[in-house]
Amino acid sequence: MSNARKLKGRELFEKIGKPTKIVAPMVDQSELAWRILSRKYGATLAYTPMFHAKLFATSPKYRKDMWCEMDGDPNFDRPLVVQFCANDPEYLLQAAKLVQDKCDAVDLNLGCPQGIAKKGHYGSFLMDEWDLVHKLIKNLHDNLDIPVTAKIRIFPEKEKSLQYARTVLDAGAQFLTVHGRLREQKGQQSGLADWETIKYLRENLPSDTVFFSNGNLLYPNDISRCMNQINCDAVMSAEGNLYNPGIFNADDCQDKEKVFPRVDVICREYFEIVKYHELSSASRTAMKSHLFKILRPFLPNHTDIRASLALLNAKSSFDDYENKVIIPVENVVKSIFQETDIEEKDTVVKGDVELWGGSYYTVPYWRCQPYFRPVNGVTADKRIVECLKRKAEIPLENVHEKEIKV
Ligand SMILES: Cc1cc2nc3c(=O)[nH]c(=O)nc-3n(C[C@H](O)[C@H](O)[C@H](O)COP(=O)(O)O)c2cc1C
Repeated sequence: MSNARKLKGRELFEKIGKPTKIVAPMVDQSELAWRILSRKYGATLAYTPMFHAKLFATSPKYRKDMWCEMDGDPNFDRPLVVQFCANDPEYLLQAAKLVQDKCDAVDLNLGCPQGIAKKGHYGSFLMDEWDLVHKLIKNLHDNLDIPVTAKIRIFPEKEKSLQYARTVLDAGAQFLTVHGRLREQKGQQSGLADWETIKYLRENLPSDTVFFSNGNLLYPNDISRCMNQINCDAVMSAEGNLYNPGIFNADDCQDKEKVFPRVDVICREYFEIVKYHELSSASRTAMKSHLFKILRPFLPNHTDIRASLALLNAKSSFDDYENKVIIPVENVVKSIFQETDIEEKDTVVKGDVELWGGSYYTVPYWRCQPYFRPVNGVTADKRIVECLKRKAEIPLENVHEKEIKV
């Protein structure tokens, strides 16, 4: 197909329904079953996990583990962007051609900061090789039937981040996702995403750029806060979505069943989706990890179920998952809801507006909710305050106690 007939970013964005809420690419976590569940709860676009382009192009076994004929099905898995990591333009093109009929665009991962990406020479480790980045994208832009897109991290310098984003767009990327963290911000050092730099890029790139913002979404109403602040076309969520698929239900912020759904309901719905899409071995493999995340607030209160889940693995039968985890969770929550004071207990309390512009919520442990990852032993809420303190150059001890409580 010639480039003249290929959809440009804005046309593609409109064709797929102008999605504003995107499930991020997540290795072993944004597979078919999870995308189906997330769409049910309000996601309007989803990315596959990152696939290794060379392995995808050359190893039938790898491909079978990652991708099945149900992936990208027009009836239940679109719109869909398939993401690859790569450092060789030809392997990337070969891999992309294998999926171009089953998705709406192919994305290049330029953000992965893990050791494996350093060793494999891909992801954020291409941030120092702009020529190669350009070639990888351009080759897809010139030779693939469908558009190419890219997901980047930022540099410490705003101006350099802007030049980098321009390189990516000049090469032919039709959507640009900006994850507002540096390459060094990973694991314990993740810290906060920098919305200011994301906004700077948005303001200084051509106004018709289809631009997605990624990072710092904890609650559904952070979505509108982010869209208003950055003026992006859409927001992308990874961890927020994993711990609470209800995060995308931003239009129903008043309905706690949608915004903070019950863990028993989500576990059952998700489990039935995995069972129904048995062909997807990626979905099967990811199930244990998803259940641990959905149940994160719940399991410390029911350690017997935690122990049972810990003993299961990808080869355990569906019956085992159902009898040892899904049904016991349902039974516990059912008995909680038979308590006489349940109405009082089952309330979600919104905290005051914090320094960072949003509020924390107190959510009962039987409902899905965000997880605040500790950084060097400090939880995210305190981290936010510390970060703001540094910016404002006022001593931490002056921070009011209420401001650092979840
Ligand atoms: C479990 C997990 C797997 C991830 N895998 C990928 C991936 O395959 N490709 C990618 O570009 N980013 C990946 N990321 C990064 C996310 O897409 C996202 O950029 C990052 O988590 C920041 O978003 P968040 O603040 O909403 O979590 C992953 C993140 C998580 C938590």
